[in-house]
Amino acid sequence: MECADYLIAVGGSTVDPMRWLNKWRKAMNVVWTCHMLARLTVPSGDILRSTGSYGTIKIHEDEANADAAGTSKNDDAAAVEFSVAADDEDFKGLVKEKRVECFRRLGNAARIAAALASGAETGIHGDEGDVRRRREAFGANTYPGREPNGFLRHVWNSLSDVFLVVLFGLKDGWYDGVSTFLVVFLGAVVSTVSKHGQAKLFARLANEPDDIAVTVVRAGRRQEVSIFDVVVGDVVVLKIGDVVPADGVFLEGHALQVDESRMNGKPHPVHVDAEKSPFLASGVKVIDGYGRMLVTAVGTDTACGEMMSSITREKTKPTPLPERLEGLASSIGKVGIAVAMLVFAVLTARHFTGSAQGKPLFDKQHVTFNTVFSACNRIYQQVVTIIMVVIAIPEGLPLAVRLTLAFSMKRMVKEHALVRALSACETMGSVTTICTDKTGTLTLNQMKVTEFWVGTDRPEARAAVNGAVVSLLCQGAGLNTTGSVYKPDNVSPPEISGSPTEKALLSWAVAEMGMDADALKRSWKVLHVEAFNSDKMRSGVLIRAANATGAVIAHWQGAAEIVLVNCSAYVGTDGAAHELGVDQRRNLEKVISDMAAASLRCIAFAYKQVNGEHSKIDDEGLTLLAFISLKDPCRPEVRTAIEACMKAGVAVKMVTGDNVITARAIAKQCGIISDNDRNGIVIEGRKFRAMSPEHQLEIVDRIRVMARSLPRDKLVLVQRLKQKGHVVAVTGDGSNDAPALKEADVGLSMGIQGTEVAKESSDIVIMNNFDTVVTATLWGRCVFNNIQKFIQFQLTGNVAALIINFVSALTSGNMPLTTVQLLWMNLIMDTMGALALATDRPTKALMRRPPIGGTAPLISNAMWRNLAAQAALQVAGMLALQYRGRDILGVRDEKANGTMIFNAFVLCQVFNEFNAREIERKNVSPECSATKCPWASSP
Ligand SMILES: Nc1ncnc2c1ncn2[C@@H]1O[C@H](COP(=O)(O)OP(=O)(O)OP(=O)(O)O)[C@@H](O)[C@H]1O
Ligand SMILES: [Ca+2]
Repeated sequence: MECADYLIAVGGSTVDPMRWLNKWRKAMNVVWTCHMLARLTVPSGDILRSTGSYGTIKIHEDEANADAAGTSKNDDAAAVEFSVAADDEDFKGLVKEKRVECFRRLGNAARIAAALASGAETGIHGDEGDVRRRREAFGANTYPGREPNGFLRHVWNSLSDVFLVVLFGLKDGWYDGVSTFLVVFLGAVVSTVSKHGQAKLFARLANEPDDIAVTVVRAGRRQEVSIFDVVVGDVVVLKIGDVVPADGVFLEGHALQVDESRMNGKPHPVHVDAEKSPFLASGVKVIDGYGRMLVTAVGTDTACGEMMSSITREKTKPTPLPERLEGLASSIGKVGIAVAMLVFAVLTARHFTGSAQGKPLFDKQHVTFNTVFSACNRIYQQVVTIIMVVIAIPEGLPLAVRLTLAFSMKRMVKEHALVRALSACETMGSVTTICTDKTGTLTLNQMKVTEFWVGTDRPEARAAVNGAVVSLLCQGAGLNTTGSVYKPDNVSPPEISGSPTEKALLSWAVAEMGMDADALKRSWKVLHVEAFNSDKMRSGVLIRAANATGAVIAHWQGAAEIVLVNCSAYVGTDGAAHELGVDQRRNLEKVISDMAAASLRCIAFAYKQVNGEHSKIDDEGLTLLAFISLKDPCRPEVRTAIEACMKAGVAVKMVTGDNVITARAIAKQCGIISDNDRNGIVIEGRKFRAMSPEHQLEIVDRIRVMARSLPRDKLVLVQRLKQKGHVVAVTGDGSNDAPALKEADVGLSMGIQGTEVAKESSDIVIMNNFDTVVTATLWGRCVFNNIQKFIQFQLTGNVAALIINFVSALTSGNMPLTTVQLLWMNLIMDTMGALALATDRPTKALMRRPPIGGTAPLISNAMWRNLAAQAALQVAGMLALQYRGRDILGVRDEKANGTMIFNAFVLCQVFNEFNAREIERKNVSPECSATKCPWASSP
């Protein structure tokens, strides 16, 4: 509205309806300013941070299926009788409340199993009807989840903004009001739909990693079922790294220890046994030993279920981007206030000195309240316009960040990277170092026995080895293990389960050594077990013969050089024991290192005849039985993926529990070390551990491979790297990787073969292969890049608008771009513009430049350059139209000229958007975008 009309309106007759309109207008200005000022003081990061809170637990379809199946319930209802009433409160709280008296009353775990129509050895029958009846009686192993915010809620959130803006728009009449409403409505729709879509996406993602495979025994056979299919009465097999899937009691096992810290905060591991503490609560982690448990409660009846249905599992790692955007927003705000104050001062001075538009705004002879007031109001309006232009920049950022994060996350999921923590999408882009373990991540974790050595001989077949040695080997392989061999009948091949290493050893023992697992179990009783873990790198067992001799033997198996240290003798193929002198030891070490150099993993078997039963498994003065080498091929895609990482300036380090020679051989195969890398070092965990923290810091950058590392070494390595300012990603699959995965900026676990503990400690679960780590990096970089594009786009447009209005306000007292026009433009920029830039795909160039790290400025030099050049051009153009519009276009009308300027300015923003797509390059047509395996073909 023109200044002259305004003055007439304010100074006109007392009954003029315009007066009312003016009052209305003033009120709205106040409301709007307050709204904007509130925005200024509330950092936009708060809005950003709250975007990920949708972690919930899934309601499994089975519940619905169970209901549907309820009609046929009566057909075979009599098939299983439970002697425990399903609604027995005492029984329900057995594990949850650790009811020892109830446990005693019911007898022992085996009696409870019988009451639940299950068996300690054979488990439940497990056919469809059986499982269904159990689910009907005791419930399913699912938790109701918290629904994400509904659609209407998002609509309401967006509407509060719309409301204010529309009211402000109405001041210039219905025409402007309606058009403003349309724009705002459009903006609200885009924002609502995107928010709702993301909420649904996050909810789905938060649920997906919950589906865990659990090993149960049903009808005597070990099998894997989904955690949601576990029912009361199931016998669950537990080993290191597993998470207890439901509440239950201990059936049998050895040295079983669990970590209950997640449930009750107790930091110490808890020993589980049949007498003193037989209870296993769902959600606790197995940290040592192995065993079997009987499930007594599932789903919401469990301790964990109760907790789960009341809380969300959101991971609240602070993310760097929103924090930095907050910084940007507040600096922009400061600039805005400074400019606004300057405008205020200059305009006030002009009005009082009377130089505005050649005539004084208020006549000194006729100073009335109205004239003063209208002058003030005008100054105020212009100041508000300035502030608005400035504030509009950070206003658009939250939506842009949300959009681009959700977009990248969706793409990552499509490329088989399940994102568990939203922040990981973004952090992945700044990663400077990746620490990866070897087995299962770089290699396939499909082990196969390739060599078999007895002493320094390599026998061709079993026949060439003395029978006593063979039977000792079978004892070691078959009893010193958490795996099992199940023979359905005499014709079909045995089903072998266990960790990949154990599976390979058991298959080999059955096929090559003629091991009969059932006969072994009958003729030997296991007295003590020391289960394998990554700290000790070996496992031991103490067994006693069931026959009259009652012989007691200790068996050890594990990393070859570690077992060899405790040996004082070795057997030859003829079965005779030889003393292990210095020379012989050297020869045996040579056998190990030769195998390792061929990138094989070497396992040693040793035993000792023991006199009488001991409470500990003797591990001194062992006799070496054999070496067995396992081949674990490299994943085929690893080499190109690692090359791509290096090209992208991301260092890759291998940290493994394996032998240093094997590790070096595999690292060479994967391209982690090369012949011309003079700077890199291969170090053993033992040496690294012995160094002072300062020394560790000194060499940490040069480490390429760390072998024979303990879980703690992996953790310390990550800590040191972080201290050096690296942004560290860790990839791993085993429970030995869990501490490092947690410590890392981004933890990536291998989905298919990884342990539950590893998955739980990670931010991203890789569902296929190592390639995906590179893809995740690419999409992570894309997030930052797209935000930068959006910032450049927004800043350019708004800085130009600011300068145009500022200059003309100072020179002529007029602002060519009005508040409503700018509002329009910013709404389009914030929604449509943001949508376009936020969903821009990454280009190959992203993987050819070094990582940005966590420290690079949000606005790069290239962005300043683009901004300055473009804004200068726009300002020059608009000011030319403003002052020379009549000459250039022949427009006579002042108002028409204003519209021309606005149109021209909008057109400039279209070019601005295109320019923003390529920040670094001068050619704005984007390079071909990278979608699938972009690194494979990059020059
Ligand atoms: N079940 C097992 N029984 C006996 N020894 C084993 C068993 N599994 C692994 N080992 C030995 O212990 C060593 C360490 O194993 P660990 O699981 O800690 O690491 P890894 O799987 O070899 O390596 P990474 O850390 O790269 O996954 C192995 O190199 C192997 O020699
Ligand atoms: Ca591993």
